[in-house]
Amino acid sequence: MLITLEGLDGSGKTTVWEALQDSHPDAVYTREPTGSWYGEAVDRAIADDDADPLASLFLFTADHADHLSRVVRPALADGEVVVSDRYSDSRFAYQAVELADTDLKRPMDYVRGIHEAFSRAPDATIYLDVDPQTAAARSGATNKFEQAGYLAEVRANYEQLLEYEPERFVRVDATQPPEDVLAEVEDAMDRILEPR
Ligand SMILES: Nc1ncnc2c1ncn2[C@@H]1O[C@H](COP(=O)(O)OP(=O)(O)OP(=O)(O)O)[C@@H](O)[C@H]1O
Ligand SMILES: Cc1cn([C@H]2C[C@H](O)[C@@H](COP(=O)(O)O)O2)c(=O)[nH]c1=O
Repeated sequence: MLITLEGLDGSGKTTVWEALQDSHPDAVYTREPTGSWYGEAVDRAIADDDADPLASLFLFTADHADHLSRVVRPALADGEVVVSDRYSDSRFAYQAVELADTDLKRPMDYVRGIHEAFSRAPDATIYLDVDPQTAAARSGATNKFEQAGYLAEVRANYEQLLEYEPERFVRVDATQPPEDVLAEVEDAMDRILEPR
């Protein structure tokens, strides 16, 4: 079972992901970008305001391919529950905004199409929903993604993803106090992990 946490920068994914490690210690906890050298390349792309959008997409996607083969697929093959702080939806939502100024006609469809060929879709995704202003303030607005204007476009893309696959997503209001957000996420985890 693959469960992902998604949302804008500062929505509280990492806070929740860390708390879940206490309440669900048996799961495998992982994240994207990863700590591998592919992830380090991604960090450089994030820090570069002039990074080419298509080159960035492929760096993020290379990191995902390595994450899949090295961590996610082996854990799933062992019957583990995997909880990932960000996963493919982050690319669909964020890189589609970066690619909007290129010649690509439908950037999000393009990014989803690349993943279809090789990726493993999440079984469930907990979406921490927060407005772009709160997200930018919480994240510190330290890079090109953590800006309210950019995050407004990212949020619109997440909304589209929720519309495409309402059965996969669980929306949680992440403007609530951390303990209330966590309680809702715990409830969602219990429902997701309930024997079918
Ligand atoms: N529900 C909440 N209410 C208020 N502040 C919160 C809440 N959840 C997290 N925070 C705070 O917001 C900041 C960002 O939280 P966190 O790192 O968990 O977000 P994130 O979604 O993982 O961000 P990023 O994607 O940028 O890594 C932290 O200072 C954290 O303590
Ligand atoms: C996986 C992934 C991430 N991003 C963006 C989102 C954040 O601004 C940064 C780093 O993520 P973190 O959770 O703050 O550590 O990268 C992205 O644009 N595309 C992706 O696929």
